[in-house]
Amino acid sequence: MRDHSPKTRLVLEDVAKSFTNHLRGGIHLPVVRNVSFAVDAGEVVVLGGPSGVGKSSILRMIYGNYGVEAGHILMRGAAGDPFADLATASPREVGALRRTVVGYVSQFLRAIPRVSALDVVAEPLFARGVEPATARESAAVLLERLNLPAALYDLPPATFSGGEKQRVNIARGFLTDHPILLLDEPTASLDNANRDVVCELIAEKRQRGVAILGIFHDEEVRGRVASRIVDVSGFSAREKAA
Ligand SMILES: Nc1ncnc2c1ncn2[C@@H]1O[C@H](COP(=O)(O)OP(=O)(O)OP(=O)(O)O)[C@@H](O)[C@H]1O
Repeated sequence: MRDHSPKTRLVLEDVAKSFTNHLRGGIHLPVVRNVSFAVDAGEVVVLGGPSGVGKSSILRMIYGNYGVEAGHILMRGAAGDPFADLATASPREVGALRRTVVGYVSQFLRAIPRVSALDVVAEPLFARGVEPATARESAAVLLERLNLPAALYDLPPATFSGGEKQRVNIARGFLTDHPILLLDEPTASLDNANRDVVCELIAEKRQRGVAILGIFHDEEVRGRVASRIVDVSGFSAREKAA
């Protein structure tokens, strides 16, 4: 392992990913290789590059949704902690890292039937043993900041609009205090007012020393939140068109 600053929370070392399509005669689709960068506490690193270059795949590997083909994904919650390598972690270790070290706001909310919006948001706090009334109160404060009408709190989000679902998803991801936070286009279906709220929430996390890695297609949002941009084109494993 290379040397890292005490502030470093997330390190990718020579990470590679390709997909094999077993339904189409085992076609091999290389996506990225030699992906190497680090994210420090208090930084917002934005993944850049054209559509299909592998930005979401990188986030999914870091969260353990996609297997890591080669290299290391090192993460730790605080300066003195040893790094855990997600690339070789067991499912149980991945579960523990997700509870305490790395949070993820995906593009789409996976709504659970019959569970109210308030409980969907509060659930990560329930899982940490926070008293239900206190967890729901914190969830309501965040939903109110995100302008979700109070009339919707007790309804399951399945029938909500795209922007309403996204705000429930953001509230769920931002409610906990994970030291590393992954954001996959959190502002994609939001209006200007709510985009501003998300930018503020990101700035607050950053101030508290969270290491943030995100994808933002919206140039304005990217300009407001990014402390650094990592261009994923530099790690593309595909042949360039002549
Ligand atoms: N589960 C999968 N199975 C097969 N191929 C996949 C899978 N996930 C991603 N890919 C392929 O990997 C490539 C990179 O996809 P990815 O979603 O990471 O790109 P991206 O840079 O995030 O794109 P966008 O900006 O359009 O969201 C694409 O060619 C995609 O088709």
